[in-house]
Amino acid sequence: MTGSVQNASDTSEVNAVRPIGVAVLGMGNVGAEVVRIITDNADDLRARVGAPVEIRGVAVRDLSRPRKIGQELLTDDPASLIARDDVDIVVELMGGIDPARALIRTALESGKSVVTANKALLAEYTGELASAAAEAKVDLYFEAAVAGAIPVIRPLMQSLAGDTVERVAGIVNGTTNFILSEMDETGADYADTLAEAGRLGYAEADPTADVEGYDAAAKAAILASIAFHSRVTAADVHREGISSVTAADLVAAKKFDCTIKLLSICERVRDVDGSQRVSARVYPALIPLTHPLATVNGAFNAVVVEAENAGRLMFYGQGAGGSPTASAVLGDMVMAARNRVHGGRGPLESTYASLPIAPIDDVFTRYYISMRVADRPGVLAQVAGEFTKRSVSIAAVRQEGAGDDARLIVVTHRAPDRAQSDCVAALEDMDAVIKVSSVLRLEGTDD
Ligand SMILES: NC(=O)c1ccc[n+]([C@@H]2O[C@H](COP(=O)([O-])OP(=O)(O)OC[C@H]3O[C@@H](n4cnc5c(N)ncnc54)[C@H](O)[C@@H]3O)[C@@H](O)[C@H]2O)c1
Ligand SMILES: N[C@@H](CCO)C(=O)O
Ligand code: NA
Repeated sequence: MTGSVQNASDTSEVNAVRPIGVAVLGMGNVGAEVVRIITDNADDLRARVGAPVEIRGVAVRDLSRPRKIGQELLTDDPASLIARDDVDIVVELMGGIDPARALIRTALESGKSVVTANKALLAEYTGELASAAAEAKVDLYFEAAVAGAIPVIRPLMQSLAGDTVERVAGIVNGTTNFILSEMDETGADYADTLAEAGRLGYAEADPTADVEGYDAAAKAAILASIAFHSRVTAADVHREGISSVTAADLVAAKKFDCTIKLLSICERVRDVDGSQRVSARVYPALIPLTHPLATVNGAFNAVVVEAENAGRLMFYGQGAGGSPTASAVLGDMVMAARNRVHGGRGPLESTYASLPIAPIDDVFTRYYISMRVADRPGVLAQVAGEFTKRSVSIAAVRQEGAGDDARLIVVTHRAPDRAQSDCVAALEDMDAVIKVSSVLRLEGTDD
């Protein structure tokens, strides 16, 4: 036989190889698809791995529910399943911190490789889990945890391992992108669009993690850790959700040739003294309609990576959903299985740079501020004065309406976020400003 991948029908050699045993924990949206693909694609997987891939068991909560897998493979005892000698790879798809954390640790410590899509867990405990994997010389893979099917973890960890990543910015939450796209397209308000997202199955029963930016922040922590070889956890990520974005904000954004997206931004901050820090932040921001992320609509995700030598790279596709996420899980599972058959290991966690976190106050941002003001001479000068005092330069001012409905919209140039938020606080205290109705950042511009 020539070549490293055998023909699926040429099984004489691989039959002699010990099968790779897989335990799947959780059979929900993603787990059910993973089980389906392993079952349907058994011949191809065997040829690609170099050994048969066999499901040893699937841990579920409710044994009585009908499932598309033999009842004999189901168990409600995940700990006993992963302890089996014939399990080589544990695929964790139950989500949440407990008991997933302990089960994954135990699996790694007993020499099993682990594949997980659990971003909430990884954003807190990658350090602990990666150490356990390194100690036991096994693999810990998690491509599905960020942007579902879209390859972003592996490109950052492997393809760009020789480059210097400056920035990773993207739309990594499908639910919120669907909501903002719908609001933009239909003019509907936030509450109605959220309800629609629930009806279509995008938003969860409790949509807090999505709409308040926790999910996007967990993904930002994972991306920033890898991109900047530093440990970044969810608590290090500045987070603002989309629940205060209004239909009027989207209409106003259009007047500036912009749209609004919930962005996860991971940036290498280069300070004037030559030192470096990491900024990881999530917030809804205006971006120009000409920016590549502006065209990412519906439940789609996209990630733009900027690296010193590679330049700008963009990754786009389905960031959520059972089969797209299962595709990424399967990719990881095949890698882990190949390593068990042929030897070798995936890359270890790399945190050698240990860059400190730059608080949001220090990060240079641009602001878009919309306010209702008294319609009388001198107000514009007074408002502008608050920006001048704090060395924040104004890029554009637009006045709309008149009388009781007089509104000012100010867009600033780049300045430390603290100076920008101090300007907003000062505007809120001004007699001439009736109400600061909207404050958003502006991203994706060069100035
Ligand atoms: N659905 C997506 O689009 C998507 C995308 C990327 C990552 N993820 C991640 O993948 C994981 C799974 O997501 P999902 O959408 O399939 O969730 P889900 O809620 O549909 O499935 C989880 C399943 O695990 C089961 N489970 C939970 N605790 C268990 C336990 N102790 N023992 C046995 N079974 C248990 C639940 O009963 C449920 O059926 C999560 O970590 C999620 O964040 C999901
Ligand atoms: N709730 C997440 C699932 C994918 O991680 C989303 O809407 O993107
Ligand atoms: Na991915």
